[in-house]
Amino acid sequence: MKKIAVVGAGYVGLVTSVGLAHIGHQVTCIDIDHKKIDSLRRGQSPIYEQSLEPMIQENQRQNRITFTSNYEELQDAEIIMLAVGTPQLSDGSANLTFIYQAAERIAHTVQQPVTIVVKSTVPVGTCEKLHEYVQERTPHPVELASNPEFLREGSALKDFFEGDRIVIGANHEETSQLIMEMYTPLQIPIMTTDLASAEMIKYASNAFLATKISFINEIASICEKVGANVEDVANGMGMDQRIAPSFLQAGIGYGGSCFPKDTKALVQMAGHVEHRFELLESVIHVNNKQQNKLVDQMKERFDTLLRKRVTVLGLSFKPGTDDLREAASLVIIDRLLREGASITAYDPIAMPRAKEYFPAVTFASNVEEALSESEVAIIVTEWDEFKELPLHYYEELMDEAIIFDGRNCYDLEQVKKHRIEYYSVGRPVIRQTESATLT
Ligand SMILES: NC(=O)C1=CN([C@@H]2O[C@H](COP(=O)(O)OP(=O)(O)OC[C@H]3O[C@@H](n4cnc5c(N)ncnc54)[C@H](O)[C@@H]3O)[C@@H](O)[C@H]2O)C=CC1
Ligand SMILES: O=C(O)[C@H]1O[C@H](OP(=O)(O)OP(=O)(O)OC[C@H]2O[C@@H](n3ccc(=O)[nH]c3=O)[C@H](O)[C@@H]2O)[C@H](O)[C@@H](O)[C@@H]1O
Repeated sequence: MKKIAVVGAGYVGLVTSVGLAHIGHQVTCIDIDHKKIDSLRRGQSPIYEQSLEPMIQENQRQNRITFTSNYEELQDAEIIMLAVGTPQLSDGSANLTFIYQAAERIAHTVQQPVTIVVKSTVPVGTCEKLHEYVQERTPHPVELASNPEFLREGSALKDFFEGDRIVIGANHEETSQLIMEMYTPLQIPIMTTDLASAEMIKYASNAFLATKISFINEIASICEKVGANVEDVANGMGMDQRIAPSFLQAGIGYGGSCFPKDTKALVQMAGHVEHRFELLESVIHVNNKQQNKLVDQMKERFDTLLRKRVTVLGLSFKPGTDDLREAASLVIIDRLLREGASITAYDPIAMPRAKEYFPAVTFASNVEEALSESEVAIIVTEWDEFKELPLHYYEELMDEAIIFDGRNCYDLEQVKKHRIEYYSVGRPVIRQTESATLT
C-alpha cells in the first residue's frame, strides 16, 4: 500500500484515483474546483462514466480515498500523480499553465522526498523541464516520471484495470521501480523507457489512431463514388493481423478532448524541430472535412435548409460519455443553425451539458419526441438506444423518413425493408419507394 496524491479530478485524475484506491492504495485526490470536490465528497461523480460512481462510494466507505481542495493534504504522499488538463492554445500547441500552477503548489507543499508522476499528456521535453522547475523550488529531493494515460472515455475503468500496457518513463531505475510496484496488482504489461520516449509514445499512439480513422474515412468517400461498401472493406482489411480491425469505423470523424488537440500539438511539436508532419496535417484536414460532410449532403438533397425541421440524435463525442469537447455535434449544429434550420436534439446522457452549449436548440426528452414531425434526422453519436431503435419508428414518427446517419448504425438490408431514404458514410444511398418496400 502506498500513499498517493492525485492532482486533478477530471476524467483521468478521478479514474486514476478510484482505480489506485481500489487496488489497495491510500489516495488523496485534489482539485481546485470546489464544486467538483463537494460533489465527490457526497459520493457523486461530476462526470458520467460507467461504474465510476459506485466505485467512488465503495472506496470512500473503505476509507481508501478522500477528496480535497487543500494542497496541505498531499504533504505525506510518497507519489504525486499530475492529471490536470493540457488544453490547446490558439496555435494548436499544448497549454501547460495548469501543469506549472500545480507544480508550483506541489513544490511549496511537500515536506519529504517525493516522486511526481506526470499522467497528463505533455509535449516531449516537458517532464525534464518540470523536474528542474519543481526541484528549484523545494529543498526536498524530487524524482519525476512520465506515465502517460491511454484510457478511453466510456470504458475508462475497464481500461484502467485491463489496459494493454503501462508506459513508465524515468531517468532512474529506482523511480521506474517505484511506479511499477504501484501498478503490480493490475498485472498489465509494463514497458519502461526514458522520459522523452514515454511522452512521445502518448502522442504517437493518439496520432496513429487518428490516422487510421481519417484513412478509413477517405476510403469511405471513394467507396461512395465507386459503389463499394466501406464496412465490408474495413472488415476485410481488419482480418489482416498486421492491420487489425479496431479504429476502422468510418463516420463523421473523430472528436473528443484528445485526438483533435493531440494531433495538432504533435504537428506543432514537429514544427518546432523543423519537421513538417505532412501526413498528420492531412489527417486533421480530412477530419475537419468529415465533420461537415453530412450537412453538405443534406444541403445538396434539399437545396435549402432554411426552416427545415432537423432532429439531431446524439450530442456527445462518442457513446458512453457526457463529454462534448470537440464533438462533431458542435460543428454540425452550428452549421445547421447558420443554414437557418430549426433543430430538436436528443442525447440519452449529454443533454444537461449540451444545454449550456446550444441555447437555440430545442431538447426532446426522448427519441420519439425528438423524431415526431421531424423532416430529417441526423445521427451524430451511435448510442445503443439509436442502434436498437426499430426502423418503423422513423416511418411512423417523421413526416417523411429521411435519415443522414453519421455513424452507420443500421444494416442496409434492414433499411431496405422500410420506406426510408437513408444516407450513411461510405455505403450506397438507399431510396426506397413505397412500391419497392411492398414487393
Ligand atoms: N479525457 C481523457 O480521456 C484522457 C485525457 N488525457 C490527458 O489527461 C489530462 C487530463 O485530462 P482530463 O482528465 O480530460 O481533464 P479535465 O479537464 O477533465 O480535468 C482536469 C482537472 O484538473 C483540475 N485542475 C486544474 N488545475 C489544477 C490545479 N492547479 N490543482 C488541482 N487541480 C487542478 C481541473 O479543475 C479539472 O477538474 C490531459 O492532459 C489529457 O490530454 C489522457 C488520456 C485520456
Ligand atoms: O488521449 C486520450 O484522451 C484518449 O483518446 C482516445 O480515447 P477517447 O477520445 O476517449 O475515445 P475513442 O474511443 O478513441 O474515440 C475518439 C473519437 O474517434 C471516433 N472514432 C473512433 C474509432 C473509430 O473507428 N472511428 C471513429 O470515428 C469516435 O467516434 C470518437 O469521436 C484514445 O482511444 C485513448 O487511448 C486515449 O487515452
